[in-house]
Amino acid sequence: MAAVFAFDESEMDMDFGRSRRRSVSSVNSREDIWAPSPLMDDQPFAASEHLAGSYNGSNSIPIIAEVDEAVSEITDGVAKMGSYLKNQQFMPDDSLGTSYQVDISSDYIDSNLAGIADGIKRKMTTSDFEYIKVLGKGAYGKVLLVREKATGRLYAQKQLKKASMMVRKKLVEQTKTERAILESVRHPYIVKLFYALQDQHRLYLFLEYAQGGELFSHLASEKMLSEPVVSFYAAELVLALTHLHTVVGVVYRDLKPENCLLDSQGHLVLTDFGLSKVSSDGGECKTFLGTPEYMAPEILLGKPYDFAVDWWSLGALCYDLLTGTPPFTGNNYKRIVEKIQKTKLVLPYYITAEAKDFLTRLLRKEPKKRLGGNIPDDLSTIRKHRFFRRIDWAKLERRDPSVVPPIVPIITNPILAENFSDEFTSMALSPPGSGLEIPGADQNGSYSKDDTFANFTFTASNSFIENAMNNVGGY
Ligand SMILES: Nc1ncnc2c1ncn2[C@@H]1O[C@H](COP(=O)(O)OP(=O)(O)OP(=O)(O)O)[C@@H](O)[C@H]1O
Repeated sequence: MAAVFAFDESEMDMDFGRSRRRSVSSVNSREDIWAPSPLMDDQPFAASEHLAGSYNGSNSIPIIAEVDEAVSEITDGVAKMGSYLKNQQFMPDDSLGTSYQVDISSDYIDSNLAGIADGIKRKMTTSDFEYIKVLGKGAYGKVLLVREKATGRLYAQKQLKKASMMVRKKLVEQTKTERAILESVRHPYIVKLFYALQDQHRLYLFLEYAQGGELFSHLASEKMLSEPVVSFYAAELVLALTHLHTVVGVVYRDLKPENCLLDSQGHLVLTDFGLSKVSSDGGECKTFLGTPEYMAPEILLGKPYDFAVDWWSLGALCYDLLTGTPPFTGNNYKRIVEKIQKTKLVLPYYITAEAKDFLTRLLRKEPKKRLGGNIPDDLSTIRKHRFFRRIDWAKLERRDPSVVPPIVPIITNPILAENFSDEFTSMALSPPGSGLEIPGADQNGSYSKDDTFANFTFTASNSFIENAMNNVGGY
């Protein structure tokens, strides 16, 4: 095995009964994961990241982001949405090519000046936070539960190693783009970014702490979920995806149970916008860590794709939640890909006619025939589907307190992180050098002279953080 991934073997998949699935973009090249197939010959590998988009809206934060070459062939669907965005003046300026730019609006504080609302101007640094527990691990680093010393507020701090990212230049741009997407997205069912800091070795994203843990864990312990439960989380995902597609202009592309967290009340929090999804590009990797189980056939075929891929993934995710397994499985990547491309969908007898119809429409191999393949037209059809007959969309959309989620996490004390795997929460926060050190070398906030990560730093306004912490909007 000649693995050249930018993370340790020890950081790879762990066994939770259901094993976690890494995204396909964790793979170095198409050859790493595909045995030759006549169907796939000469097809470009399109496991690229999200289409760049822009967001404007009331907070006026346009993002001009790089569109990965591998998905530069934008299909009809995106073009259609593009014109929609253009009409709304949301369209990025294509002429800027690979540049990256975020305009900070009045809702955000320029640079990393925290406490400005209180008249105190100072730089936030990692030493403003204390480390409490490890919550989990991703491809490029760890996620820690941290507490802001001055306020006692809790955050999930995602750490990304700069060295891992520097191995591949494109990854740096992508990381910045992803950070910008997180910064601009404001939606009740999408994770919120509060701070982005850096020191010499790492980037740090301070995210909303999803106290309820992973939907993945609930699925793993229950094996499968009932239709009302699945339709509830699917509805919140419909709202999140609709926002990403129609307001932000982003194809999420990586929908799977592992990326669906729950907040303290049990509402869904869509997380992981691909920051830790791409491997270093050493070119020698023969190890496949990802799995395509939720990926649309057009992505796996290397075809240009659009927002419809997310609706396929929603279908695959709902199928998984309802039955305990994704719709197309196999012992290896090639087998799964073949099944996704060629095998007819088989629906178990015990799911309702409404669920069967919903899944069949989402899991159509031809994107144009897929429910969600024609947005924005399909969005109302999705909402009106009988699978969602119990959903009050207006209430769900405004996160009405009368809507009680079907899984209410048990939380006796948020700092105990009871809804996270012991595997992580019992880990000691080790001394420097052990790989899990508390950042200390650069606590004064000084960065390396290299300006690769210039403009990464970000601080949300105090009012936004406060509202979000109290669940009183700010979207
Ligand atoms: N905002 C958050 N709140 C609480 N826990 C989180 C949060 N974000 C991530 N985690 C925890 O940390 C784990 C790692 O998250 P991360 O987003 O880095 O990567 P991943 O999606 O699990 O892995 P990969 O990116 O390699 O697929 C998650 O599975 C989750 O348990």
